Amino acid sequence: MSESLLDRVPVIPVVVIENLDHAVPVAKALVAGGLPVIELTLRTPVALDAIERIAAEVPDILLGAGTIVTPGQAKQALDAGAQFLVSPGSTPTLTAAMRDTGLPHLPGAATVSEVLTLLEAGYTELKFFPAEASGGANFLKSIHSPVPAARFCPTGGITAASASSYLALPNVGCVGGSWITPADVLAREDWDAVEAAAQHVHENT
Ligand SMILES: O=C(O)C(=O)C[C@H](O)[C@H](O)COP(=O)(O)O
Repeated sequence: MSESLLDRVPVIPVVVIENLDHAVPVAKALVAGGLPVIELTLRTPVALDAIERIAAEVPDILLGAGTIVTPGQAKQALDAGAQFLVSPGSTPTLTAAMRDTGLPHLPGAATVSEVLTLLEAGYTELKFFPAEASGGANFLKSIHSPVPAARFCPTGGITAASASSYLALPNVGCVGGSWITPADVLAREDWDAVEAAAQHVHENT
């Protein structure tokens, strides 16, 4: 995949799957809504199996694994079929493990020093997490002049209403968020609502 991860879609849906049977319907609803990308978080026991199922049954979706917090998870996500990786923060061993997979990946940063450390390691595309709690759009606006080389996918606390203020910034390529697939919507298996939320993003960003 040569194209930048930040420039494919304006919003990356961040999805927490509790019930393995929800994985494929959620992925299909996102594709049907015109948002063919998913970041499946490795936060639940079924997450790797969910990635495997989506890889096998929804080939049209760009399939990522999120919440990569240990080096071993990078390889596990690769083996399950993930096509990109996202971590909420970064350590040298974590970024090395993600790089070893050969997959595109977004390492997380929340401070200027973390951003500079990742730039030194060769990264120019980063996740900014937790975005709202770490200063939000104002933080990104403030660091653009001193550190113009870094571009971001802010994630954490972003909503349908606040996404546009991030997307208007020159150093933001896309945002991530779970608002398209909230826990209550998944729990009641309302795939039409997921499709409608994806379509809303597709048509309004
Ligand atoms: O699990 C990860 O990989 C994370 O780094 C955190 C998630 O990206 C955010 O928790 C999503 O943020 P919300 O849209 O506020 O739910």
